[in-house]
Amino acid sequence: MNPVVEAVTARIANRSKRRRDAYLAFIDRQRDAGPRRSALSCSNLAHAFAASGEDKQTIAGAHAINIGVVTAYNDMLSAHAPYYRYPEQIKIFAREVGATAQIAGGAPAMCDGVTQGQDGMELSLFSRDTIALATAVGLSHAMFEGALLLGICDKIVPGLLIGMLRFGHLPAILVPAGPMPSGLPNREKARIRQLFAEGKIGHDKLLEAESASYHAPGTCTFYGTANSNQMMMEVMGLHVPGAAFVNPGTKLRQQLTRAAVHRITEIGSEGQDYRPLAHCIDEKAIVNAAVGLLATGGSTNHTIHLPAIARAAGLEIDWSDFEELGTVVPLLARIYPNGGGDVNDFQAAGGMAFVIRELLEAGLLHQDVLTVWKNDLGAYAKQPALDGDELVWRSGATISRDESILRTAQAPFSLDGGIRLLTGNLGRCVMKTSAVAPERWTIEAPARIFPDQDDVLRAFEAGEIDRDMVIVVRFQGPRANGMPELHKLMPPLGVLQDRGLSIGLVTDGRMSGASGKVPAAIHVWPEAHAGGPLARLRDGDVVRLSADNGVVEALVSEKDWNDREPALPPRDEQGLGRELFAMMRQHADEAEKGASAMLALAGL
Ligand SMILES: O=C(O)[C@H](O)[C@@H](O)[C@H](O)[C@H](O)COP(=O)(O)O
Ligand code: SF4
Repeated sequence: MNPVVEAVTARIANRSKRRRDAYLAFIDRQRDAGPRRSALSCSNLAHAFAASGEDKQTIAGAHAINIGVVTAYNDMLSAHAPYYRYPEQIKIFAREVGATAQIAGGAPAMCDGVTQGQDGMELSLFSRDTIALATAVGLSHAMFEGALLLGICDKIVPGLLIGMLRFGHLPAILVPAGPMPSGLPNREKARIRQLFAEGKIGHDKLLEAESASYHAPGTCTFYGTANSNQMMMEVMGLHVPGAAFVNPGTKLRQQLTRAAVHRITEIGSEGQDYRPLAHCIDEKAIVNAAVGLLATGGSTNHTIHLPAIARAAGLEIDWSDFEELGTVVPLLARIYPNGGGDVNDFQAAGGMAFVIRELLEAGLLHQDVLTVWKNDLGAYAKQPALDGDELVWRSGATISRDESILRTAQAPFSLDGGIRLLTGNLGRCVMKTSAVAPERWTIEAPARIFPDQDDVLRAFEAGEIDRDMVIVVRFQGPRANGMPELHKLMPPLGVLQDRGLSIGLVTDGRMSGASGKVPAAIHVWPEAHAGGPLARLRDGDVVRLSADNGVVEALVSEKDWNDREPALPPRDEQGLGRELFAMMRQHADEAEKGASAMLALAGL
């Protein structure tokens, strides 16, 4: 085992000991004496199975596991559209092994692609905690001895896990649906976007390209937060092995779903192989998730979500842990925006089986984690396939089938992972380096301050930012406006960068997992709205952001700095339901802890 991975794991375990012990004691109490189906009254039970038809007797008899399904189905998200028929399939697969399944509840799912650049994006981060709350509402019926979680996209998997961890005495398996087939290549999409940003093509041509890229049911094929979720579920052992990137509507996909249904019936507290989620997600699984993120150039959003997931399990991970792991975890995968290929190309090149085998052999992943499958993480270094109708697992590719996408730990794309911690007089933040050319890892230029991304786009169109510059977009933190992604800035800032300008971005907001090539210091905290230093910054201040040296600073004298009055926050926006989320804004804690009012007020 790599000594740095060991040390970070031990540090997390030590830092978390009091909280983790309290969590595990809570879980034992829930298992031994918590609410359960057998403690429900006759009327509770009658209500619970009134509509269960052929399953009524089995549920009433309580001799077999009743599986609670929490589904985030909607057909707004291409990624979640395939879940439409999953409930009926899951019930059938459950009956095959004498069990039953009920839809415990639904969870909302926002498509960040639909809200990107729109006001609705201000609800995106808080939708994660809303999903956690919805998960708890569904499972609070106390009718279930195990759970299947149907969710794929950005905030949905983190939200489902956070909610499920509060029922961590139960086993749970994440059930993905897979990526859409590849359409217009992502780089061609990005090129056409930049042409539109430069006014060289019209709206019709742009819409044609976008529709050719996002064209079918299934997860979008760039390596953003949704596909980073799938990667994390594999390295945490929370999927049926290899389920992450098998396309929807295939026989293999259906057999993987069937395997998840059958498996959940085997790992409950009544079975011989009890694998409660609380024991699956320990410090080793959390470190595995961070290692997987660094090794694949995953979404920066997980520097916010993974701390929140960890907290729900009594664990504390911070950005210094990511930073230190990053010094020994090599970059093994280049998937758009970090490279040219997409997740379908990644899967064809060897996929997660290849990555996990490489990282296990390099001693960078903990193999001895309690997975939801039949043994340890070694099972996830194999790729699922069909032998006739039977699901089998074959050893993954021993060499990459495409070295432009996948490389070995001995000959990686870069020796360290793609996420850096930056600190300085502007606060603490992260920068994703895997999609940024190394010569652009340090930017030092005069700042131009904006209160939101639309003003940046207007300044770009007016030709006001056509020079070396650090764009600062502040009052974008969780307490300001829900910490939206500012991904719409990528095409114009990419145009300026391609003109040879030195361009950087500093914000207390987020970027999309699909954001790429412009150096961006993001998630800055303390945020401007909470009196953070960004509020003191002025147009023209020289700002330095450097992934090389790990700094984000304003080159302003301490006296000048301290003499300044902080800028006032823009007013709270109403509409699109944003006013309903005031409670989350008012109590959200910092990005490095997960930006969660729900967890903060729960004392987690
Ligand atoms: O974190 C993410 O991965 C993003 O939120 C992603 O889910 C979102 O959909 C992007 O906006 C897609 O990229 P485009 O907006 O470039 O299509
Ligand atoms: S990956 Fe992003 S854009 Fe695609 S369906 Fe999921 S949330 Fe929407």
